Amino acid sequence: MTNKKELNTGWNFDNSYTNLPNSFFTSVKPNPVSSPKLIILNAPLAAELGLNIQALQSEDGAASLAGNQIPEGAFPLAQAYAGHQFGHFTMLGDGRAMLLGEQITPEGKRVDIQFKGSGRTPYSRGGDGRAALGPMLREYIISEAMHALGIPTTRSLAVVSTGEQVIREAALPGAILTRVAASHLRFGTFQYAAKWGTAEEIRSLADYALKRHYPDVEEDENRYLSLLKEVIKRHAMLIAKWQLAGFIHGVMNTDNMTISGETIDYGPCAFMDTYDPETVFSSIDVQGRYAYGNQPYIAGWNLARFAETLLPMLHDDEEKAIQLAQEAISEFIELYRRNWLSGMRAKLGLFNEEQQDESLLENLLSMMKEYRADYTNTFRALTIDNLEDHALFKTEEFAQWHELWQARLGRQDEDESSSKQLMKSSNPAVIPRNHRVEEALEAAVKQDDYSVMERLLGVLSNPYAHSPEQEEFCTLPPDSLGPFRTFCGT
Ligand SMILES: Nc1ncnc2c1ncn2[C@@H]1O[C@H](COP(=O)(O)OP(=O)(O)OP(=O)(O)O)[C@@H](O)[C@H]1O
Ligand SMILES: [Mg+2]
Repeated sequence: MTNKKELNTGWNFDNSYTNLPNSFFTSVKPNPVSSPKLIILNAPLAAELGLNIQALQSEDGAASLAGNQIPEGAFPLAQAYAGHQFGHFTMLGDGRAMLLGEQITPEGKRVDIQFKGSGRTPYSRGGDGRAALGPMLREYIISEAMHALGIPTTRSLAVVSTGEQVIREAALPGAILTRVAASHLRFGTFQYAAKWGTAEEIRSLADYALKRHYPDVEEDENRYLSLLKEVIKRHAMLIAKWQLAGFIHGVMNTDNMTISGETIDYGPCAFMDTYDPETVFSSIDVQGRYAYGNQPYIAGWNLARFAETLLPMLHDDEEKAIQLAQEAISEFIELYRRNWLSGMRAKLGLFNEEQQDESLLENLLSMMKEYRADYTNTFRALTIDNLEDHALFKTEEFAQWHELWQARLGRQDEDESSSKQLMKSSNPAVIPRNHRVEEALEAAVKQDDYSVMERLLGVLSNPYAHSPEQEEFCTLPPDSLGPFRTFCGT
């Protein structure tokens, strides 16, 4: 059903993904819901996309964001993909997500518009195709906070509640998230093609990815090797940004890694409070595979799985192909480490490089671990010169470190105020702390009170402001809450 006459929402679709071989997707229809209600609309993002905010806020707008009305030009489809989940390979695919189409923005950018929670698809396996309101709001809050922090990510355009319940451990209100992404190509999309597709199919997928995300290397002599190297580079940047911000993804399965280098799938993710590389946020991750400190190595492992899918295209000679892939993969950790170091220098106000910087950083981190210091607040305290709050700052060890740091700052040409400026723009005052996110979700889902979430979104939208109203969002979770708690299911 189309309703363009009544509702001029501004969708401007051009669906290139449908040009791929049929095996990559199945055409589907969102399953209409009983009473869609717009819960939140991301007005600045809507404007960027060229959408009509008022139209989306209308009753018909909510219906269209629930999939009850399909906008003209849309071509809803579920994407096929596979993936290594906790190390085990399996066939997956959009089981509760649907790609509505690719929006061409007024600036000529192409982005995917996808529903999450819009009903069953041929890839749903045993699942109900639905999502609960709490987790969709969680994805909205954290993905938008990531964007404001400057970390590449899928975005959240809107959440509508469906008026229907989804059954998890309990009955929960249902919702649909509209997600915006550079694309939804995953490492798992390539794994699917490599496992079950023809040589031609995997090649067409790789060519598509090159055209869409890496046009600068499309003409390279060995363009598939260039594709691999570019994806490696993007992830060396992405994972460094995660580590620098203290973000823990929680489920770094290969189906949750994008070819574009954007963060995707805000399931059991959270930001670390106390600095401890062993921090894990997913209750099902009993072995700590996806712990904070493991993330760079897991990214490397996932990249190797991606590289394997390209092997036949890297070189006619299999051994030579493996050698090329291994060389590329072996550079990942080094690239990552360089990005991380340069980010860490910025967090300490350092513009240039010195050999001993690495030990200066490592010493600080090991003291933070020993004294159970909060990751974000420690760097914030150094930034705003407020070294009173934590036991760490009262130790002799820290005093010695501080002296070394001050001396190091003195050995650069830039003055103190430039260093402070660099620190302010590198150390966020606020991050979406899990207890604050949970508090906002609880008020929203249980009391229908969205004011807590609105305030949280407000401070998170400008994390480097270091403004007085952000102060209260820097507090740590009460001990009684334990390290991680979520009430809202998936
Ligand atoms: N309620 C559900 N019904 C059907 N399929 C589901 C459901 N929940 C998850 N899946 C599917 O299970 C697989 C793994 O789930 P995972 O939690 O990684 O994905 P997700 O959170 O639904 O989505 P995404 O990665 O798109 O953000 C995916 O193929 C997903 O589509
Ligand atoms: Mg997923």
